Amino acid sequence: MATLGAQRKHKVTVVGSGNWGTTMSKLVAENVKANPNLFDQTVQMWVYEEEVTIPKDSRHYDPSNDKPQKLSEVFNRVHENVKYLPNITVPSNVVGNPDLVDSCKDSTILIFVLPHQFIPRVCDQLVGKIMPFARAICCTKGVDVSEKGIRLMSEAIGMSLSIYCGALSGANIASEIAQEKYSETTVAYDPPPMDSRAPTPKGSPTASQVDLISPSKPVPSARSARLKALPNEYPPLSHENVRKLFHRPYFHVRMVSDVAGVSLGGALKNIIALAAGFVDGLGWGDNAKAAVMRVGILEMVRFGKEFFPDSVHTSTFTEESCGVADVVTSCMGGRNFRCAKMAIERGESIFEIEQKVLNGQKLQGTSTAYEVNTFLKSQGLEQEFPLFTAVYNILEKNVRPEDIPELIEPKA
Ligand SMILES: NC(=O)C1=CN([C@@H]2O[C@H](COP(=O)(O)OP(=O)(O)OC[C@H]3O[C@@H](n4cnc5c(N)ncnc54)[C@H](O)[C@@H]3O)[C@@H](O)[C@H]2O)C=CC1
Ligand SMILES: O=C(CO)COP(=O)(O)O
Repeated sequence: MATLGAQRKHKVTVVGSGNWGTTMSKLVAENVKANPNLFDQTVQMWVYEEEVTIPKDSRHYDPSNDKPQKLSEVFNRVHENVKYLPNITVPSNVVGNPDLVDSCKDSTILIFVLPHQFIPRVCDQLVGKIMPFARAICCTKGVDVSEKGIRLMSEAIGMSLSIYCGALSGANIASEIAQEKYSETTVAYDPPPMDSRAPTPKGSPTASQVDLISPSKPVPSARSARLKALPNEYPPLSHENVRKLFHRPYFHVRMVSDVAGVSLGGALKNIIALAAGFVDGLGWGDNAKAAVMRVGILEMVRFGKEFFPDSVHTSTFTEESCGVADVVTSCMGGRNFRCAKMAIERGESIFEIEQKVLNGQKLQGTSTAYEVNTFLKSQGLEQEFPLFTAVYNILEKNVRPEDIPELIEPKA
Protein backbone atom coordinates (compact mmCIF):
# COMPACT_ATOMS: atom_id res chain seq x y z
CA MET A 1 0.00 0.00 0.00
CA ALA A 2 1.48 3.29 -1.12
CA THR A 3 0.85 5.08 2.18
CA LEU A 4 3.21 2.79 4.13
CA GLY A 5 6.12 4.79 5.36
CA ALA A 6 4.34 8.12 5.03
CA GLN A 7 4.88 9.97 8.32
CA ARG A 8 2.73 12.99 7.68
CA LYS A 9 -0.95 13.37 7.02
CA HIS A 10 -2.76 15.64 4.65
CA LYS A 11 -4.40 18.62 6.25
CA VAL A 12 -7.53 19.86 4.51
CA THR A 13 -9.02 23.34 4.26
CA VAL A 14 -12.40 24.07 2.69
CA VAL A 15 -12.20 27.60 1.34
CA GLY A 16 -15.82 28.71 1.55
CA SER A 17 -18.77 28.19 3.89
CA GLY A 18 -21.92 28.77 1.86
CA ASN A 19 -24.58 26.19 1.13
CA TRP A 20 -22.25 23.88 -0.81
CA GLY A 21 -19.11 24.89 1.08
CA THR A 22 -20.61 23.83 4.42
CA THR A 23 -21.95 20.61 2.90
CA MET A 24 -18.50 19.89 1.48
CA SER A 25 -16.94 20.48 4.91
CA LYS A 26 -19.39 18.01 6.44
CA LEU A 27 -18.65 15.19 4.02
CA VAL A 28 -14.90 15.77 3.97
CA ALA A 29 -14.87 15.83 7.80
CA GLU A 30 -16.64 12.47 7.84
CA ASN A 31 -14.02 11.11 5.44
CA VAL A 32 -10.97 12.34 7.33
CA LYS A 33 -12.38 10.52 10.37
CA ALA A 34 -12.81 7.39 8.28
CA ASN A 35 -9.22 7.61 6.95
CA PRO A 36 -7.05 8.63 9.91
CA ASN A 37 -3.92 7.19 8.30
CA LEU A 38 -4.22 9.64 5.39
CA PHE A 39 -5.71 12.80 6.80
CA ASP A 40 -5.27 15.11 9.78
CA GLN A 41 -8.42 14.88 11.90
CA THR A 42 -9.21 18.61 11.85
CA VAL A 43 -10.76 20.23 8.78
CA GLN A 44 -10.44 23.97 8.53
CA MET A 45 -13.33 25.86 6.91
CA TRP A 46 -12.72 29.45 5.91
CA VAL A 47 -15.76 31.51 6.88
CA TYR A 48 -16.33 34.83 5.17
CA GLU A 49 -17.20 36.62 8.37
CA GLU A 50 -20.51 38.33 8.82
CA GLU A 51 -22.93 39.10 11.63
CA VAL A 52 -25.96 36.84 11.82
CA THR A 53 -29.10 36.86 13.92
CA ILE A 54 -30.22 33.35 14.75
CA PRO A 55 -33.79 33.08 13.44
CA LYS A 56 -36.61 32.40 15.90
CA ASP A 57 -37.48 29.09 14.23
CA SER A 58 -33.89 27.79 14.62
CA ARG A 59 -33.24 25.08 17.19
CA HIS A 60 -30.36 27.29 18.34
CA TYR A 61 -32.48 30.36 18.99
CA ASP A 62 -31.94 31.71 22.48
CA PRO A 63 -34.27 34.58 23.47
CA SER A 64 -31.74 35.73 26.06
CA ASN A 65 -29.13 36.13 23.31
CA ASP A 66 -30.82 37.29 20.13
CA LYS A 67 -28.33 39.99 19.17
CA PRO A 68 -26.32 39.70 15.94
CA GLN A 69 -23.29 37.43 16.40
CA LYS A 70 -20.30 36.46 14.31
CA LEU A 71 -21.15 33.60 11.94
CA SER A 72 -17.86 31.77 12.64
CA GLU A 73 -18.42 31.94 16.41
CA VAL A 74 -21.97 30.63 16.13
CA PHE A 75 -20.74 27.85 13.83
CA ASN A 76 -18.02 26.74 16.23
CA ARG A 77 -20.45 26.79 19.14
CA VAL A 78 -23.38 24.92 17.62
CA HIS A 79 -21.68 23.07 14.70
CA GLU A 80 -24.29 24.31 12.32
CA ASN A 81 -24.14 27.02 9.67
CA VAL A 82 -27.32 28.73 10.78
CA LYS A 83 -27.37 31.05 7.77
CA TYR A 84 -26.25 28.97 4.78
CA LEU A 85 -27.08 25.38 5.79
CA PRO A 86 -29.62 25.49 8.62
CA ASN A 87 -30.75 22.36 10.47
CA ILE A 88 -27.73 20.28 9.44
CA THR A 89 -25.18 19.30 12.08
CA VAL A 90 -21.60 19.41 10.86
CA PRO A 91 -19.06 17.15 12.61
CA SER A 92 -17.17 18.87 15.41
CA ASN A 93 -13.82 18.27 13.66
CA VAL A 94 -14.70 21.15 11.29
CA VAL A 95 -13.30 24.41 12.62
CA GLY A 96 -14.78 27.61 11.21
CA ASN A 97 -11.95 30.08 10.76
CA PRO A 98 -12.58 33.68 9.66
CA ASP A 99 -8.85 34.24 8.94
CA LEU A 100 -8.28 33.14 5.35
CA VAL A 101 -4.49 32.89 5.48
CA ASP A 102 -4.48 31.15 8.86
CA SER A 103 -7.08 28.63 7.68
CA CYS A 104 -4.93 27.60 4.69
CA LYS A 105 -1.37 28.10 5.85
CA ASP A 106 -0.32 24.52 6.58
CA SER A 107 -2.84 22.58 4.52
CA THR A 108 -1.77 20.30 1.72
CA ILE A 109 -5.26 20.07 0.24
CA LEU A 110 -7.30 23.19 -0.48
CA ILE A 111 -10.91 22.72 -1.56
CA PHE A 112 -12.26 25.88 -3.16
CA VAL A 113 -16.06 26.28 -2.81
CA LEU A 114 -16.76 29.97 -3.25
CA PRO A 115 -19.05 31.76 -5.67
CA HIS A 116 -16.78 32.18 -8.70
CA GLN A 117 -16.73 35.99 -8.61
CA PHE A 118 -14.82 35.89 -5.30
CA ILE A 119 -12.11 33.42 -6.35
CA PRO A 120 -9.60 35.89 -7.86
CA ARG A 121 -9.54 38.18 -4.79
CA VAL A 122 -9.32 35.27 -2.39
CA CYS A 123 -6.46 33.70 -4.35
CA ASP A 124 -4.61 37.03 -4.45
CA GLN A 125 -4.65 37.05 -0.65
CA LEU A 126 -3.20 33.53 -0.54
CA VAL A 127 -0.28 34.03 -2.92
CA GLY A 128 2.94 33.01 -1.15
CA LYS A 129 1.02 32.10 2.03
CA ILE A 130 0.26 28.41 1.38
CA MET A 131 2.31 25.22 1.27
CA PRO A 132 4.16 25.42 -2.08
CA PHE A 133 3.34 21.78 -2.83
CA ALA A 134 -0.33 22.03 -1.85
CA ARG A 135 -2.94 20.62 -4.23
CA ALA A 136 -6.37 22.14 -4.84
CA ILE A 137 -9.77 20.91 -5.97
CA CYS A 138 -12.20 23.47 -7.32
CA CYS A 139 -15.88 22.82 -6.50
CA THR A 140 -16.92 26.26 -7.74
CA LYS A 141 -19.07 26.45 -10.88
CA GLY A 142 -18.16 29.30 -13.20
CA VAL A 143 -15.58 30.60 -15.64
CA ASP A 144 -13.05 33.41 -15.47
CA VAL A 145 -13.25 35.82 -18.41
CA SER A 146 -10.90 38.73 -18.90
CA GLU A 147 -9.54 40.68 -21.87
CA LYS A 148 -6.96 37.88 -22.20
CA GLY A 149 -9.55 35.18 -22.80
CA ILE A 150 -11.38 32.52 -20.89
CA ARG A 151 -10.06 30.31 -18.11
CA LEU A 152 -11.57 27.54 -16.08
CA MET A 153 -11.83 28.39 -12.39
CA SER A 154 -9.40 25.54 -11.72
CA GLU A 155 -6.94 27.28 -14.06
CA ALA A 156 -7.50 30.61 -12.36
CA ILE A 157 -6.73 29.03 -8.96
CA GLY A 158 -3.79 26.95 -10.22
CA MET A 159 -2.15 29.81 -12.09
CA SER A 160 -2.65 32.31 -9.30
CA LEU A 161 -1.22 30.07 -6.58
CA SER A 162 1.25 28.08 -8.73
CA ILE A 163 -0.24 24.81 -7.57
CA TYR A 164 -2.09 21.99 -9.29
CA CYS A 165 -5.88 22.33 -9.20
CA GLY A 166 -8.41 19.66 -10.20
CA ALA A 167 -12.21 19.98 -10.24
CA LEU A 168 -15.27 18.44 -8.61
CA SER A 169 -18.68 18.91 -10.21
CA GLY A 170 -21.87 16.94 -10.59
CA ALA A 171 -25.63 16.78 -10.21
CA ASN A 172 -25.25 17.99 -6.65
CA ILE A 173 -27.97 20.09 -5.06
CA ALA A 174 -26.24 20.76 -1.75
CA SER A 175 -29.27 20.53 0.56
CA GLU A 176 -29.99 16.97 -0.62
CA ILE A 177 -26.39 15.86 -0.05
CA ALA A 178 -26.33 17.55 3.36
CA GLN A 179 -29.33 15.36 4.24
CA GLU A 180 -27.33 12.34 3.03
CA LYS A 181 -29.62 11.58 0.12
CA TYR A 182 -27.85 9.59 -2.59
CA SER A 183 -26.13 11.42 -5.42
CA GLU A 184 -23.15 11.06 -7.74
CA THR A 185 -20.34 13.43 -8.58
CA THR A 186 -17.33 13.66 -10.88
CA VAL A 187 -13.84 14.50 -9.68
CA ALA A 188 -11.24 15.40 -12.30
CA TYR A 189 -7.72 15.10 -11.03
CA ASP A 190 -4.81 14.81 -13.42
CA PRO A 191 -1.62 16.33 -12.10
CA PRO A 192 1.44 16.24 -14.32
CA PRO A 193 3.82 13.27 -14.02
CA MET A 194 6.19 15.19 -11.79
CA ASP A 195 3.72 14.66 -8.97
CA SER A 196 5.50 11.37 -8.40
CA ARG A 197 8.04 11.26 -5.57
CA ALA A 198 11.07 11.55 -7.80
CA PRO A 199 12.86 14.90 -7.78
CA THR A 200 11.59 17.09 -10.59
CA PRO A 201 13.59 16.08 -13.67
CA LYS A 202 15.16 18.77 -15.79
CA GLY A 203 12.80 19.80 -18.54
CA SER A 204 9.77 18.23 -16.92
CA PRO A 205 6.51 19.92 -17.73
CA THR A 206 5.60 23.19 -16.08
CA ALA A 207 2.19 24.12 -14.82
CA SER A 208 1.47 26.13 -17.92
CA GLN A 209 2.70 23.46 -20.32
CA VAL A 210 0.81 20.66 -18.73
CA ASP A 211 -2.60 21.58 -17.57
CA LEU A 212 -3.03 25.13 -16.50
CA ILE A 213 -3.76 26.57 -19.91
CA SER A 214 -6.24 25.44 -22.45
CA PRO A 215 -4.36 25.29 -25.71
CA SER A 216 -7.36 26.87 -27.32
CA LYS A 217 -7.76 30.05 -29.34
CA PRO A 218 -8.19 32.28 -26.32
CA VAL A 219 -4.95 31.64 -24.49
CA PRO A 220 -4.45 33.51 -21.26
CA SER A 221 -0.99 34.57 -20.33
CA ALA A 222 0.37 32.13 -17.81
CA ARG A 223 2.86 32.18 -15.10
CA SER A 224 5.05 29.24 -16.00
CA ALA A 225 5.79 28.27 -12.45
CA ARG A 226 7.13 24.79 -11.92
CA LEU A 227 4.85 22.72 -9.74
CA LYS A 228 6.44 21.51 -6.54
CA ALA A 229 6.45 17.77 -5.97
CA LEU A 230 4.70 16.46 -2.89
CA PRO A 231 7.37 15.54 -0.32
CA ASN A 232 7.89 11.84 0.35
CA GLU A 233 6.61 12.06 3.91
CA TYR A 234 3.03 12.54 2.70
CA PRO A 235 0.75 9.83 1.35
CA PRO A 236 0.51 10.18 -2.43
CA LEU A 237 -2.44 12.09 -3.82
CA SER A 238 -3.41 9.31 -6.17
CA HIS A 239 -6.92 8.93 -7.62
CA GLU A 240 -7.51 6.35 -4.92
CA ASN A 241 -6.63 8.71 -2.08
CA VAL A 242 -8.37 11.73 -3.57
CA ARG A 243 -11.49 9.63 -3.96
CA LYS A 244 -11.28 8.70 -0.27
CA LEU A 245 -11.55 12.37 0.61
CA PHE A 246 -14.88 12.84 -1.17
CA HIS A 247 -16.65 9.50 -1.58
CA ARG A 248 -19.39 8.77 0.97
CA PRO A 249 -22.04 6.04 1.03
CA TYR A 250 -24.49 8.78 -0.02
CA PHE A 251 -22.07 10.65 -2.33
CA HIS A 252 -20.61 8.45 -5.03
CA VAL A 253 -17.49 9.69 -6.75
CA ARG A 254 -16.26 8.82 -10.23
CA MET A 255 -12.69 9.88 -10.87
CA VAL A 256 -11.71 11.16 -14.34
CA SER A 257 -8.86 13.17 -15.83
CA ASP A 258 -10.84 15.70 -17.89
CA VAL A 259 -10.61 18.84 -15.74
CA ALA A 260 -11.85 21.09 -18.56
CA GLY A 261 -14.92 18.98 -19.28
CA VAL A 262 -15.87 18.72 -15.61
CA SER A 263 -15.38 22.46 -15.04
CA LEU A 264 -17.25 23.57 -18.16
CA GLY A 265 -20.19 21.27 -17.47
CA GLY A 266 -20.65 22.88 -14.05
CA ALA A 267 -20.30 26.42 -15.35
CA LEU A 268 -22.43 26.27 -18.50
CA LYS A 269 -25.35 24.31 -17.07
CA ASN A 270 -26.14 27.35 -14.93
CA ILE A 271 -26.98 29.34 -18.10
CA ILE A 272 -29.19 26.49 -19.32
CA ALA A 273 -30.97 26.39 -15.93
CA LEU A 274 -31.87 30.08 -16.32
CA ALA A 275 -33.41 29.35 -19.73
CA ALA A 276 -35.36 26.45 -18.24
CA GLY A 277 -36.61 28.74 -15.46
CA PHE A 278 -37.69 31.39 -17.97
CA VAL A 279 -39.81 28.99 -20.04
CA ASP A 280 -41.23 27.32 -16.93
CA GLY A 281 -42.10 30.73 -15.53
CA LEU A 282 -44.13 31.36 -18.68
CA GLY A 283 -46.12 28.23 -17.85
CA TRP A 284 -44.94 26.46 -20.98
CA GLY A 285 -44.46 23.07 -19.34
CA ASP A 286 -41.99 20.23 -19.51
CA ASN A 287 -41.67 19.94 -23.28
CA ALA A 288 -40.41 23.51 -23.51
CA LYS A 289 -37.95 22.86 -20.70
CA ALA A 290 -36.68 19.74 -22.46
CA ALA A 291 -36.20 21.73 -25.67
CA VAL A 292 -33.99 24.36 -24.04
CA MET A 293 -32.09 21.64 -22.20
CA ARG A 294 -31.41 19.81 -25.48
CA VAL A 295 -30.15 22.94 -27.23
CA GLY A 296 -28.16 23.96 -24.16
CA ILE A 297 -26.40 20.61 -23.93
CA LEU A 298 -25.41 20.87 -27.60
CA GLU A 299 -23.99 24.35 -26.96
CA MET A 300 -22.12 23.09 -23.91
CA VAL A 301 -20.47 20.33 -25.93
CA ARG A 302 -19.72 22.70 -28.79
CA PHE A 303 -18.21 25.26 -26.43
CA GLY A 304 -15.88 22.66 -25.00
CA LYS A 305 -14.79 21.36 -28.41
CA GLU A 306 -14.33 24.84 -29.86
CA PHE A 307 -12.38 26.48 -27.05
CA PHE A 308 -10.73 23.61 -25.17
CA PRO A 309 -10.22 21.22 -28.11
CA ASP A 310 -7.21 19.38 -26.78
CA SER A 311 -8.50 18.76 -23.32
CA VAL A 312 -12.27 18.27 -23.31
CA HIS A 313 -13.72 14.80 -23.92
CA THR A 314 -17.30 14.92 -25.21
CA SER A 315 -18.03 11.77 -23.23
CA THR A 316 -17.49 13.72 -20.00
CA PHE A 317 -20.66 15.71 -20.79
CA THR A 318 -22.73 12.69 -21.77
CA GLU A 319 -21.48 9.98 -19.42
CA GLU A 320 -20.52 11.71 -16.18
CA SER A 321 -22.58 13.36 -13.47
CA CYS A 322 -21.03 16.74 -14.28
CA GLY A 323 -22.72 16.89 -17.71
CA VAL A 324 -26.26 16.04 -18.75
CA ALA A 325 -27.12 14.79 -15.25
CA ASP A 326 -26.25 18.17 -13.74
CA VAL A 327 -28.30 19.94 -16.42
CA VAL A 328 -31.28 17.77 -15.48
CA THR A 329 -31.08 18.31 -11.71
CA SER A 330 -30.32 22.02 -12.06
CA CYS A 331 -33.30 22.53 -14.39
CA MET A 332 -35.58 20.81 -11.90
CA GLY A 333 -34.60 22.25 -8.53
CA GLY A 334 -31.51 24.47 -8.67
CA ARG A 335 -31.44 28.07 -7.45
CA ASN A 336 -30.79 29.47 -10.93
CA PHE A 337 -33.85 27.66 -12.25
CA ARG A 338 -36.06 28.61 -9.30
CA CYS A 339 -35.07 32.29 -9.32
CA ALA A 340 -35.46 32.61 -13.11
CA LYS A 341 -38.90 31.03 -12.91
CA MET A 342 -39.93 33.30 -10.03
CA ALA A 343 -38.66 36.37 -11.89
CA ILE A 344 -40.98 35.68 -14.81
CA GLU A 345 -43.93 34.77 -12.60
CA ARG A 346 -43.60 37.91 -10.47
CA GLY A 347 -42.52 40.24 -13.27
CA GLU A 348 -39.38 41.22 -11.35
CA SER A 349 -35.75 41.09 -12.40
CA ILE A 350 -33.82 37.99 -11.41
CA PHE A 351 -31.31 40.21 -9.62
CA GLU A 352 -34.09 41.49 -7.35
CA ILE A 353 -35.31 37.94 -6.75
CA GLU A 354 -31.79 36.81 -5.84
CA GLN A 355 -31.59 39.57 -3.23
CA LYS A 356 -35.05 38.91 -1.83
CA VAL A 357 -35.21 35.13 -1.60
CA LEU A 358 -31.71 33.67 -1.38
CA ASN A 359 -30.67 35.14 2.01
CA GLY A 360 -27.09 35.82 0.88
CA GLN A 361 -26.68 32.78 -1.36
CA LYS A 362 -25.45 33.67 -4.84
CA LEU A 363 -26.61 32.79 -8.33
CA GLN A 364 -23.81 31.79 -10.69
CA GLY A 365 -25.79 31.58 -13.93
CA THR A 366 -26.39 35.31 -14.31
CA SER A 367 -22.74 36.39 -14.13
CA THR A 368 -21.71 33.34 -16.17
CA ALA A 369 -24.18 34.34 -18.91
CA TYR A 370 -22.58 37.80 -19.04
CA GLU A 371 -19.03 36.42 -18.96
CA VAL A 372 -19.68 33.82 -21.65
CA ASN A 373 -21.35 36.49 -23.79
CA THR A 374 -18.38 38.84 -23.42
CA PHE A 375 -16.12 36.04 -24.53
CA LEU A 376 -18.34 34.90 -27.44
CA LYS A 377 -18.63 38.50 -28.66
CA SER A 378 -14.84 38.83 -28.60
CA GLN A 379 -14.67 35.73 -30.80
CA GLY A 380 -17.48 36.92 -33.12
CA LEU A 381 -19.38 33.72 -32.27
CA GLU A 382 -22.56 34.88 -30.53
CA GLN A 383 -24.79 33.49 -33.29
CA GLU A 384 -23.21 30.04 -32.98
CA PHE A 385 -24.49 29.77 -29.39
CA PRO A 386 -28.08 31.02 -29.70
CA LEU A 387 -29.34 29.76 -26.33
CA PHE A 388 -26.44 31.23 -24.35
CA THR A 389 -26.88 34.47 -26.32
CA ALA A 390 -30.66 34.49 -25.75
CA VAL A 391 -30.22 34.16 -21.98
CA TYR A 392 -27.81 37.08 -21.95
CA ASN A 393 -30.22 39.19 -24.04
CA ILE A 394 -33.15 38.32 -21.76
CA LEU A 395 -31.13 39.43 -18.72
CA GLU A 396 -30.29 42.63 -20.58
CA LYS A 397 -33.98 43.05 -21.57
CA ASN A 398 -33.00 43.18 -25.26
CA VAL A 399 -35.40 40.29 -25.99
CA ARG A 400 -38.26 38.60 -24.13
CA PRO A 401 -38.35 35.04 -22.76
CA GLU A 402 -41.25 34.46 -25.18
CA ASP A 403 -38.76 34.93 -28.05
CA ILE A 404 -36.68 31.88 -27.04
CA PRO A 405 -38.21 29.40 -29.57
CA GLU A 406 -37.52 31.76 -32.47
CA LEU A 407 -34.07 32.68 -31.20
CA ILE A 408 -32.85 29.09 -30.86
CA GLU A 409 -34.35 27.90 -34.15
CA PRO A 410 -31.48 27.01 -36.52
CA LYS A 411 -31.13 29.68 -39.19
CA ALA A 412 -31.31 28.47 -42.79
N1 LIG B 1 -25.39 25.18 -3.39
C1 LIG B 1 -25.34 24.17 -4.24
O1 LIG B 1 -26.27 23.36 -4.33
C2 LIG B 1 -24.13 23.98 -5.09
C3 LIG B 1 -23.25 25.01 -5.33
N2 LIG B 1 -22.16 24.79 -6.14
C4 LIG B 1 -21.22 25.87 -6.42
O2 LIG B 1 -20.44 26.14 -5.28
C5 LIG B 1 -20.01 27.50 -5.28
C6 LIG B 1 -20.29 28.09 -3.92
O3 LIG B 1 -21.67 28.07 -3.70
P1 LIG B 1 -22.33 27.91 -2.26
O4 LIG B 1 -21.44 27.23 -1.30
O5 LIG B 1 -23.67 27.31 -2.50
O6 LIG B 1 -22.44 29.44 -1.76
P2 LIG B 1 -23.76 30.26 -1.40
O7 LIG B 1 -24.34 30.83 -2.64
O8 LIG B 1 -24.65 29.42 -0.54
O9 LIG B 1 -23.24 31.39 -0.43
C7 LIG B 1 -22.52 32.51 -0.84
C8 LIG B 1 -21.21 32.48 -0.09
O10 LIG B 1 -20.39 33.58 -0.51
C9 LIG B 1 -19.79 34.14 0.63
N3 LIG B 1 -19.41 35.51 0.34
C10 LIG B 1 -20.19 36.62 0.26
N4 LIG B 1 -19.43 37.69 -0.04
C11 LIG B 1 -18.15 37.23 -0.16
C12 LIG B 1 -16.93 37.86 -0.48
N5 LIG B 1 -16.84 39.16 -0.76
N6 LIG B 1 -15.81 37.09 -0.53
C13 LIG B 1 -15.88 35.78 -0.28
N7 LIG B 1 -17.02 35.12 0.02
C14 LIG B 1 -18.14 35.85 0.08
C15 LIG B 1 -20.86 34.03 1.70
O11 LIG B 1 -20.30 34.16 2.97
C16 LIG B 1 -21.34 32.61 1.43
O12 LIG B 1 -20.52 31.68 2.07
C17 LIG B 1 -20.76 28.17 -6.45
O13 LIG B 1 -19.89 28.28 -7.56
C18 LIG B 1 -21.88 27.19 -6.77
O14 LIG B 1 -22.26 27.20 -8.14
C19 LIG B 1 -21.91 23.58 -6.70
C20 LIG B 1 -22.74 22.52 -6.47
C21 LIG B 1 -23.91 22.64 -5.65
O1 LIG C 1 -24.86 23.17 -9.09
C1 LIG C 1 -25.91 22.87 -8.58
C2 LIG C 1 -26.50 21.52 -8.69
O2 LIG C 1 -25.59 20.61 -9.27
C3 LIG C 1 -26.70 23.88 -7.85
O3 LIG C 1 -27.22 24.76 -8.78
P1 LIG C 1 -27.79 26.17 -8.32
O4 LIG C 1 -26.63 27.04 -7.99
O5 LIG C 1 -28.60 26.65 -9.49
O6 LIG C 1 -28.64 25.87 -7.11
